[in-house]
Amino acid sequence: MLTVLSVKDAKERILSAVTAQTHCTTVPLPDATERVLARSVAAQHDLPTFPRSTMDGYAVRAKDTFGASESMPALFDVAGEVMMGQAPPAAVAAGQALRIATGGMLPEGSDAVVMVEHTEDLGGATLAVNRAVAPGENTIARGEDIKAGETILPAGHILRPQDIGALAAMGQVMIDVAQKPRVAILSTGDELVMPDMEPKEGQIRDINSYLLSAWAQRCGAEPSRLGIIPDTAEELLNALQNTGDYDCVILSGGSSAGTRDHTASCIDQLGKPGVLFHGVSMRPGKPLIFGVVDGKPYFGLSGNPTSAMVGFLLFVRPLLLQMAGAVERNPVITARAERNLSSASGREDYIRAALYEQEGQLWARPILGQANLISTVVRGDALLRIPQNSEGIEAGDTVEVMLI
Ligand SMILES: Nc1nc2c(c(=O)[nH]1)N[C@H]1C(S)=C(S)[C@@H](COP(=O)(O)OP(=O)(O)OC[C@H]3O[C@@H](n4cnc5c(N)ncnc54)[C@H](O)[C@@H]3O)O[C@H]1N2
Ligand code: MOO
Repeated sequence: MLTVLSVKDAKERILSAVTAQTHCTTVPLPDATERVLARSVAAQHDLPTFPRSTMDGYAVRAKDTFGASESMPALFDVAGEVMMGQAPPAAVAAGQALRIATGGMLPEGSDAVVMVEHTEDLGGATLAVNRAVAPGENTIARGEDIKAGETILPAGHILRPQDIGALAAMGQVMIDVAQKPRVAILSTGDELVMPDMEPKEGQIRDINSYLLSAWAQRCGAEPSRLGIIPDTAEELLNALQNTGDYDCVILSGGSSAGTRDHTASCIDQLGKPGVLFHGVSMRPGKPLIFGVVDGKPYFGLSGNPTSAMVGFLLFVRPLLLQMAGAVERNPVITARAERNLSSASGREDYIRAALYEQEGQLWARPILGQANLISTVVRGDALLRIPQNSEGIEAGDTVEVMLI
């Protein structure tokens, strides 16, 4: 029987039915990109560990430049040069300057850098400075970037390229990350053949297991495509019984109410509690099945590729992230709808849309087409959400969009 839930309720039931996996593994820093951090990382030292110049010029005591101007330059003795990657050769005393490059270590005694453009070399180690600098100007203080002991990245954070850079700066070369959830992906349907086959009349190539495993990879999971299962209950049950090594199972096709659709009954036959709900009031992807057997989640997504993808993004992705202990970063992005769109009240719609910018505004141009058409998501950049209680939107309305 089809018990239809709202998108919100369905997501809540899914997330509360499965507990997070806390297994952790240690990987070399370059392999940690897009992985979920298992433990928070605190800075073991200040960054930078020494004060640095941010300009090419001369390290000075700021107060020695006060009042300096083009017509009344301040004169300095150039007492040497700070070499890159080396400690300064000397401290800066009153009336002295040390030549320094961007990134060079600020000498003791100095607290500012005068840009070379604002100086004139008068020869004989004498320098004219024709602009005053304030204390701290053109420098970075020790610890200004990151302070020792500060939490740089919290547990559950999905590591982005910039995070990898920060970890490198801290000398963290081995990173504790959550183990990737292992996801079994199966396509069901007598009409399906592998992508490397030439389909005969009435046959089509399997899109979903490739589409879904690519998305699973993007969510930090480890997908395995277990192939195409014919539309018989025996073969489906047999295939499901062979998914013991996986943390999550995703099926597509065979989820609607048709007589040949066996997904729900096979999940129930696997064990308890079995199917928790069948159907979500949304379009596309309404005939979505979710079940749990011995703590392991099972999804039966619609066969239509776009519906399968929407079901994955709304329900499977948050669960996979939760299983890895990840904190989902889901900033709501809004855009203005280019045209009117109708929807049935009581149902949440996800319309494929192309985004473009016009006069500083983000606009969403709906891409209309059946959920079976893969081109709608290929040409689209986002899914435009029409909320459950809405009967549609009007051109110019601000709507939520999910980037795809
Ligand atoms: N009489 C009714 N018919 C249908 C209803 C309904 O309420 N009453 N719902 C429609 C909706 S909505 C959807 S969505 C589909 C759901 O169907 P299934 O999830 O059972 O999937 P299939 O029937 O197996 O396939 C639907 C469609 O997608 C193609 N497909 C399936 N798997 C793949 C794959 N791996 N790669 C590419 N394409 C795939 C399949 O060939 C069908 O064209 O039911 C509607 N019908
Ligand atoms: O609701 Mo079905 O999932 O695509 O058309």
